[in-house]
Amino acid sequence: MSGSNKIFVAVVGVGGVGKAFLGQLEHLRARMQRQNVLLELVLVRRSKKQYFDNFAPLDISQALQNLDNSGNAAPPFGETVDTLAKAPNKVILVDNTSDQEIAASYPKILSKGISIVTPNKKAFSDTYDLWSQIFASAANGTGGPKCGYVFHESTVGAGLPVISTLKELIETGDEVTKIEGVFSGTMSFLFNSFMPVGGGGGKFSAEVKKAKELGYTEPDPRDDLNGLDVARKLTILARIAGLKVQSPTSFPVESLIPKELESVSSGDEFLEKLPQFDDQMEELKLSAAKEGKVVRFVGSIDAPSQAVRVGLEKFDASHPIAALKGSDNIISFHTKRYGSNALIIQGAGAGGEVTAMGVTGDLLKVVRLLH
Ligand SMILES: NC(=O)C1=CN([C@@H]2O[C@H](COP(=O)(O)OP(=O)(O)OC[C@H]3O[C@@H](n4cnc5c(N)ncnc54)[C@H](OP(=O)(O)O)[C@@H]3O)[C@@H](O)[C@H]2O)C=CC1
Ligand SMILES: N[C@@H](CC=O)C(=O)O
Repeated sequence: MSGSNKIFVAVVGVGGVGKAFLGQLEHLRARMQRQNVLLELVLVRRSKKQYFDNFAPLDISQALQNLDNSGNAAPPFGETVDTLAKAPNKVILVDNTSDQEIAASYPKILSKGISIVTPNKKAFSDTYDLWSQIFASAANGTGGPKCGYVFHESTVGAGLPVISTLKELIETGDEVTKIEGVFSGTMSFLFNSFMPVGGGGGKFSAEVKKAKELGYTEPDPRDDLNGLDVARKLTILARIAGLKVQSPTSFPVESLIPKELESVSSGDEFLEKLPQFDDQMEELKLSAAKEGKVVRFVGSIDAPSQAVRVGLEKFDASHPIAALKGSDNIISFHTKRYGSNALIIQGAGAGGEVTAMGVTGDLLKVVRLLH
């Protein structure tokens, strides 16, 4: 196979999503090889370690073992980017971290011709300026053909086709008037299991621990419970819809972090102390039950008024949002074309495999663009 058919893949972050991605990459690699495209994994990195052997291809099934047993102390991330920029083939960087610093370097990475696929929301929901710089440095933005491509489907709704659908609605001339729904797999799981329709349910703090064990939460679950994760997703969707949202803290976001726990120093300490506040959540459940309702954590973007909001709302038991199961997200696009029957996307909104599917799908998009 000629060198021009070879694409290098560098994977940063090998937690829940990163591990699942490596499994899917192995499958995709075999498929692409039959189409005469060779995807070579050349670098794996986690927070403290990196494995890279001067662009020698790594056996994907052994990559994690290599990283942990033979990896070196991770050099500064900028150094890794400079090394990747000297690759003899096109490089796709897969950022499976939630690292802010890595996210902030996307414009530099893209301008060096390296493509990025990522579920990391930080870059796309930080300042509007960073958002603009990213797309000004991307070949699928205004950066020109020497720049890398960037795709981030899994930053909203995990593997659900939320971002691609919104883009297609807009690019085909539809007018989006409102986007609303449940945007967090963690929040969905918590409320569906702590406050199910029909009564019952577990203790709130115990469900938070379960959501973390199931790989639904952010690395620090406080980033889910304070509403910021949902606020980041709405910031991304609002920007795609053409709203100039400055940051995920520039609109009302309801936090579920008890006041007394706002200043605890770590996610672990937070989880340890959370059971002391289960009674507050029980009260919320009881007050909704008295009205024959359940509470769910939702978000909405109203395009004409540019109003974005994130927080708790009560729903009748018969409402589709009340009837969600597990980590399901439900996202409704109200548009001129779809009229009074919104376009609705529903399904698992968190978890390693489903999130990695969005990342792998994005990788495939870049591979097709590069060829
Ligand atoms: N889990 C989910 O359902 C979803 C997750 N996402 C997003 O996917 C991303 C990954 O999530 P998830 O896999 O659950 O998180 P994990 O905490 O399981 O994994 C994070 C990985 O990133 C690595 N990492 C952290 N900082 C750095 C750094 N500076 N340099 C290199 N590696 C680093 C960690 O290293 P180490 O192994 O050393 O700790 C770990 O391997 C996040 O941005 C998240 O928001 C998006 C949609 C759904
Ligand atoms: N923590 C997030 C993961 C996906 O974005 C969630 O629970 O939705």
